Amino acid sequence: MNDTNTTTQDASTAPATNGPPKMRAENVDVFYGDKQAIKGVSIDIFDDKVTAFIGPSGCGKSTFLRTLNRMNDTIPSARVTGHIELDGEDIHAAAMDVVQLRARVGMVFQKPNPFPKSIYENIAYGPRIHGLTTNKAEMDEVVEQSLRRAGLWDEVKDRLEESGTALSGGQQQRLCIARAIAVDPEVILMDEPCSALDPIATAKIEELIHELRGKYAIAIVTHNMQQAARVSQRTAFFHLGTLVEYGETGRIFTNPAKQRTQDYITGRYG
Ligand SMILES: Nc1ncnc2c1ncn2[C@@H]1O[C@H](COP(=O)(O)OP(=O)(O)OP(=O)(O)O)[C@@H](O)[C@H]1O
Repeated sequence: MNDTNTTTQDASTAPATNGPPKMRAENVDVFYGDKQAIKGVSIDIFDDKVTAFIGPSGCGKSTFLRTLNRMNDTIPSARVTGHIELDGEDIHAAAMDVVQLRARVGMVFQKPNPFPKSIYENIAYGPRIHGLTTNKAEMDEVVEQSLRRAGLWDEVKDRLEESGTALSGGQQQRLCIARAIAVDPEVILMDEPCSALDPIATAKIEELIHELRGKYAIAIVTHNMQQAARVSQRTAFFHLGTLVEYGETGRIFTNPAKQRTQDYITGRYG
């Protein structure tokens, strides 16, 4: 085992064996003012995999996740350099419409954040502003399908006009996942989606992540190593703003190549 500052990545991340990556980040740095939070991170995200970002508090997992749909653009002090592609397209290109990008690369946050509107409207809002439907019947179909995919339909089908904020925390988080799904995304980013939920609601979200795998590329930030081991096929370990090691989840947890990964997964820090 070594602990050099280069990232260890499994050979299987190479495009030749897995097809082209859905997203590719190359040499990404993020600064908040003068402070550098992400240092030279390169990573490929694949269509048919759930990728977990793990690492101790403050190592930059959320900051890096937010680079993938340019959410850091909303933070005035944040500056991102490097190259990020979605299906080979530069997400920072002048021609890239950022509203469109955030529909293609949807996001679910730590705290469920439904709009203070009806359950129906929470889902219908995105498809409406993106012009994805032309009439009420089509919109009804999108709302139903999105709620079904998020495993919420049976619980809410008789109260679609009630406020989204009246649902339980776990239901609200599934509503937020349904909202992301409604605009037909290609990638879903999840930033500690279970940290505000109880174990039963957490289990439901984990089950849902399994069901969504293959339909969307998913990247999830989690503090919880058991969760990373349960839901992901690939794991990226971050430390102090760098990507230390990235590879197949089973290997990262049983046979890490780097001493720092070993120390983290055995609970020596974090
Ligand atoms: N909006 C911001 N302005 C300034 N600094 C920030 C901002 N957001 C994050 N940081 C800093 O960037 C570094 C990385 O933070 P980030 O939240 O990405 O880490 P994290 O690994 O997701 O942490 P946690 O697991 O605690 O959520 C930290 O030092 C943090 O204080």
